[in-house]
Amino acid sequence: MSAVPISAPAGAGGRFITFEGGEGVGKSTQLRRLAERLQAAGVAVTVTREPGGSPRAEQLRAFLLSGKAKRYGTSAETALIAAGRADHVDRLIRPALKRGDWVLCDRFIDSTRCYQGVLGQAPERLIAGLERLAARDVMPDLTLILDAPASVGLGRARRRAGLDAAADRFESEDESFHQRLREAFIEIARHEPERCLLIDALGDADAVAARIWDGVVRRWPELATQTKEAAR
Ligand SMILES: Nc1ncnc2c1ncn2[C@@H]1O[C@H](COP(=O)(O)OP(=O)(O)O)[C@@H](O)[C@H]1O
Ligand SMILES: Cc1cn([C@H]2C[C@H](O)[C@@H](COP(=O)(O)OP(=O)(O)O)O2)c(=O)[nH]c1=O
Repeated sequence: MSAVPISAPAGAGGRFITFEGGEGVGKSTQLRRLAERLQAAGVAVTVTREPGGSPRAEQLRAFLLSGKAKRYGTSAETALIAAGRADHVDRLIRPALKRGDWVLCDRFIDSTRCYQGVLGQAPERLIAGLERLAARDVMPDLTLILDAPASVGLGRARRRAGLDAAADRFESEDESFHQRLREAFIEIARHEPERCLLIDALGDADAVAARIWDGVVRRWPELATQTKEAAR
C-alpha cells in the first residue's frame, strides 16, 4: 500500500486529529479503525497517545498513571502533563505533520481541560497558559469527542480489564465523577463546533467507525475520491 499524503494546501503539511472522551468509551479502538481507513485511502498516518507519545513523555506517563503525581497537587500534575506534551509535540507530532502525515492522537489538550481543569479544579489560567506553552502552533484540526453514558464506558473498561462489576478502580461511587467528565467534554464540543465533533459512541464498533468516517469525510471530502482511487 502506497503511503502518499493526500492533497493538502501547499505548505500546510498533514492534519492533526485527536480522540477524546471518558474512560473505556472506545477511543483507542476507533483511532485504530480510522488509521486503517486513512491508510487505505493512501494517507500516511502516525498514531500516538497522551500522556506519553515520545520516549521522555512515556516516562512521565508511568508516573502520572501510577497516581503518584497527584500527591504533588493538581497544578504540579498539570505542569508535568504539559512538560510531556511539549516534548511529544516537538519530537513527534510537529515533525510528522511537517512530513505531511496525518497524526491521530489518543487524548490531548481537552483531557487536561476536563480532568485537571474541570474535575481537578486547576486554575483556568494555568490550564490555558500551559496549553499554549506545550502545544504552541500545533492545535488539532479536528477533535472527535466520543460520547456515551458514563455507565457504558465504565462497563467497557471493566470488561477490557477483565474485572467484575464491583471491582475497585471503577467503583460505582466514581460514577458521578464520570458523569461530570462526560458533561465537561460535551461543553467543549458545544463551545468549539469548528474544531470538535461529538460522536455518539453507543452501538457496536462498526457503527461508531461509520459515524466517525462520515464526519471526517465531511471535513475533508477529497478523502472519498481518494479512497475510490486507491481501491482501483
Ligand atoms: N463500540 C463498542 N462496543 C462494545 N465494546 C467496545 C466498543 N468499542 C470498544 N469496545 C471495547 O471496550 C473496551 C474499551 O475500548 P477502548 O477502545 O480501549 O476505549 P478507550 O480507549 O476509550 O479507553 C475494549 O475492550 C474494546 O474492545
Ligand atoms: C492526556 C491526559 C490524560 N489524563 C488521564 C485520563 C486517563 O485516566 C489517563 C490515561 O489513561 P488511558 O489508559 O490512556 O486512558 P483510557 O482509560 O481512556 O484508555 O490519563 C489526564 O488526567 N490528563 C491529561 O491531560
